Amino acid sequence: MAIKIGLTGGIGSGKSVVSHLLKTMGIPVYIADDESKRITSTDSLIKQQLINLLGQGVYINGVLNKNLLAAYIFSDAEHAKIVNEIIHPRVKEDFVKWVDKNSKYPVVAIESAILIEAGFTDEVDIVAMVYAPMDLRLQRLALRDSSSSKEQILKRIQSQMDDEKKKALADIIIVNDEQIPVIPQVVELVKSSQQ
Ligand SMILES: CC(C)(COP(=O)(O)OP(=O)(O)OC[C@H]1O[C@@H](n2cnc3c(N)ncnc32)[C@H](O)[C@@H]1O)[C@@H](O)C(=O)NCCC(=O)NCCS
Ligand SMILES: Nc1ncnc2c1ncn2[C@@H]1O[C@H](COP(=O)(O)OP(=O)(O)OP(=O)(O)O)[C@@H](O)[C@H]1O
Repeated sequence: MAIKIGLTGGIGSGKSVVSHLLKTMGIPVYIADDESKRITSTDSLIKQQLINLLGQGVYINGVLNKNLLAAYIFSDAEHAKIVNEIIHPRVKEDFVKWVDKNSKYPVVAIESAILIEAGFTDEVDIVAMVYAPMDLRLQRLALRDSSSSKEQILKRIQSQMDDEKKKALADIIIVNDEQIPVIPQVVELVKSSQQ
């Protein structure tokens, strides 16, 4: 059975960068954002539940209306909870199957900003948090998500667990502050996961 690394960190912390490094080291990574979108677009029960909740407009010609779903989720913590309860159990099931398919690898990983909030901690052997200072995250997001307003970005940040709480629950912290080199920290993460 592969060792499972759970990679988390707030939006804009740099999880994708760390995932790319892990993949380069031959470690398969389950990108929860991508897989949850695939599942949300294909699972008929989820589709029906989202239509019941938000109306037919949540899919346009069968394609998930991301703006509508994002506006609903990030406007109210209770809304996020309702949608998460529809989507996350299916993502968890899918991840368990994916791990099984990748059992020949010594180490696999899952990347999710809300790994802890979504209850994936029990599915992994080690939780690694990517940390970056808030001002740097805001600068990065302003560049990466240039079509999102600062308010939209702040709402996503507010819907996620606070960094200090996340740090306390993580086994390893990878600092991605553009000062401390990231690659040696990722190498160390992989080494420690195998010990
Ligand atoms: C709302 C959606 C349509 C927005 O899509 P969009 O392409 O704009 O953003 P993307 O999926 O790339 O997410 C960007 C970041 O937003 C944050 N985010 C996404 N969903 C959530 C959530 N439910 N709670 C808190 N933060 C979230 C994460 O930091 C994520 O990395 C999409 O994020 C979604 O379907 N979310 C619900 C499913 C989910 O919880 N996915 C997260 C992994 S399981
Ligand atoms: N060390 C770094 N130096 C320069 N730019 C960086 C660094 N780390 C991340 N970035 C940039 O910051 C932006 C946000 O990083 P990234 O997409 O990896 O965040 P994330 O944690 O995966 O966010 P999300 O929660 O949305 O998935 C990206 O455009 C990325 O290229």
